[in-house]
Amino acid sequence: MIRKLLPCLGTYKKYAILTPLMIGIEVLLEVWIPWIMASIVDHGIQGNGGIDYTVKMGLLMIIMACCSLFFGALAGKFAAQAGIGFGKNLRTLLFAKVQEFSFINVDKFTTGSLVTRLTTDVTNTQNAFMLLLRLAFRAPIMLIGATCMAIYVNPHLSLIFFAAIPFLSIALYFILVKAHPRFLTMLKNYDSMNSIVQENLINIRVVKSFVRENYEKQKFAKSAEAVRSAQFFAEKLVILNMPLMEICMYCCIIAVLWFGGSLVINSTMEIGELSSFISYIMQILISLMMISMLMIISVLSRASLGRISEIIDEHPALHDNKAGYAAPLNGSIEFRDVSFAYDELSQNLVLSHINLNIKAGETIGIIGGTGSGKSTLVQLIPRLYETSTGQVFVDGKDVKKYRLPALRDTVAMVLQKNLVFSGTIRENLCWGKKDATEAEMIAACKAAQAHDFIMQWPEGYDTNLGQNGVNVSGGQKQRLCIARALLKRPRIIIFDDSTSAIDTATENKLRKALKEQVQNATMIIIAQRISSLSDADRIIVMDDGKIDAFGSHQELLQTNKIYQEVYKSQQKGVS
Ligand SMILES: Nc1ncnc2c1ncn2[C@@H]1O[C@H](COP(=O)(O)OP(=O)(O)OP(=O)(O)O)[C@@H](O)[C@H]1O
Repeated sequence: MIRKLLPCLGTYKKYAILTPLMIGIEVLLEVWIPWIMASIVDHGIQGNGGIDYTVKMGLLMIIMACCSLFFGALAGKFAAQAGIGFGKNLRTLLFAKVQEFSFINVDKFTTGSLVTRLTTDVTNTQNAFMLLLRLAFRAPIMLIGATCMAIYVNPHLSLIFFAAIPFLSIALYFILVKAHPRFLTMLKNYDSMNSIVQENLINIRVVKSFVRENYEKQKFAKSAEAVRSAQFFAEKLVILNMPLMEICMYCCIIAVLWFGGSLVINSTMEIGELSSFISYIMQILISLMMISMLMIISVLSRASLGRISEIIDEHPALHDNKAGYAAPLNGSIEFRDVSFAYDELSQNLVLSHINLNIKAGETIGIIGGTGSGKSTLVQLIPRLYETSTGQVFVDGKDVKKYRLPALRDTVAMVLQKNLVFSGTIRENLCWGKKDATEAEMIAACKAAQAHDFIMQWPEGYDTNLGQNGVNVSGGQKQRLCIARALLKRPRIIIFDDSTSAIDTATENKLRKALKEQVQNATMIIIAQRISSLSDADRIIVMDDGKIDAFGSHQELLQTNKIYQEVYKSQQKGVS
């Protein structure tokens, strides 16, 4: 895992190398200071070193303390640079990986969980890395240095803290083993909370119109409480670490004072030696404390690391055939015995045994009840999902054999949910085709019946749409999305119920203009209204994941029961 993440250091590697170097110097100086202190007391004050010796050693001690401070500050700065840079690179890597995911991968993780992994989990890992850089080197260097010095000062007295180590190790092991699953639960609760926030913010208009603010508040409070209790459950174990360490430290100091004091009384140990020994004991115990803290942080970051590694290890459900064919040129489509299930394991077929032939340049309508599989069917053409069995062909070639970006550039889809991004209209339109000229953009907007309403705004194409296009109506958003798709000049264009918010008169104009704009392109229109399909050469009637009939409007009116019923019910509405 660590090996997988190391490349994320990138250009910040030098800081990660410099940090332990600086810490090494800082700690060596720190360990040296008590020894100088002891020599001041024993030789300068009590011995015959006199004032000269005391001043000389005192100055040396001050210089060493200043140098130690300087190297410590440098180490902190380098650790922060390495940690923050690592966090940025890790986040970028994960974001890039998520961009490769297919819908199936995103559905598997859920959007809320992906947000937590890219934010909270990366922050946990970044903080842990920063601390690791500092403590992972500081603690062992200090432990070894202080232990050596303590043994050098008095080997018998140093046995005291060796007695404390087994006790500390057992206590720490217990805390760590128990805390890990608790932190995992806490992070899962974070996922749910983030999903609630995200869903609420996206659907804030629905919440307000249904006056469900209180319900949403309660839902969030429940989720926040779940995070709190899971976090408390995990932290209450971890907080035991500090008192345990402190009890140990003070017991050791008392024992050292007790035994060391009697050694001083018996004149087998100098006072300066005893005071430096106490400093070393403190340093040893502080470094043990740092090690225990490091382990606790590693438990929390292990949970986050595991979740990050799941993203890195996830194989995109769709593979791009990089050596595949370039974009299709004609736009004929064939479905050969295609079946599809969203969940491969459940075998719950959403489409079953679909056989279909669409000629290049044809306009095809699709009609059918809700949940009959219309959207699923068309999403298989640009390979947004992979067929479970059977094959989809475009221009006579299996869609899997095309290069994915080439295929998707040729097949434009206007989705049922019309999404625009924050930014200007121009930015949104050119989002699918960066090099679009002004003339192309205006032509696409005219065809999509969007040009007139855009020009009514003072800033025209430079009008800011706000986040998720809050400044435009549903019908306007649909027309902008149609214009965005047209601008790509696709060979196949799919409208997934994307004119539902447009009035009939505008829709008629749109249909006429579309014919001219897309010319020879194959057009697939999913619609609920038969009137929206009046220009279709042939119409597919879908029922429960199967094609019930496929023919012209007239043929279906004469032969297909479902179509006749839909037609009659819609005619009644008109009359
Ligand atoms: N991402 C998904 N994961 C699991 N099941 C899904 C997913 N999307 C759709 N389904 C299921 O697949 C079935 C067909 O859905 P689909 O969206 O293709 O129908 P549709 O005919 O386009 O419906 P509508 O007219 O309401 O848009 C439905 O039963 C739906 O619950």
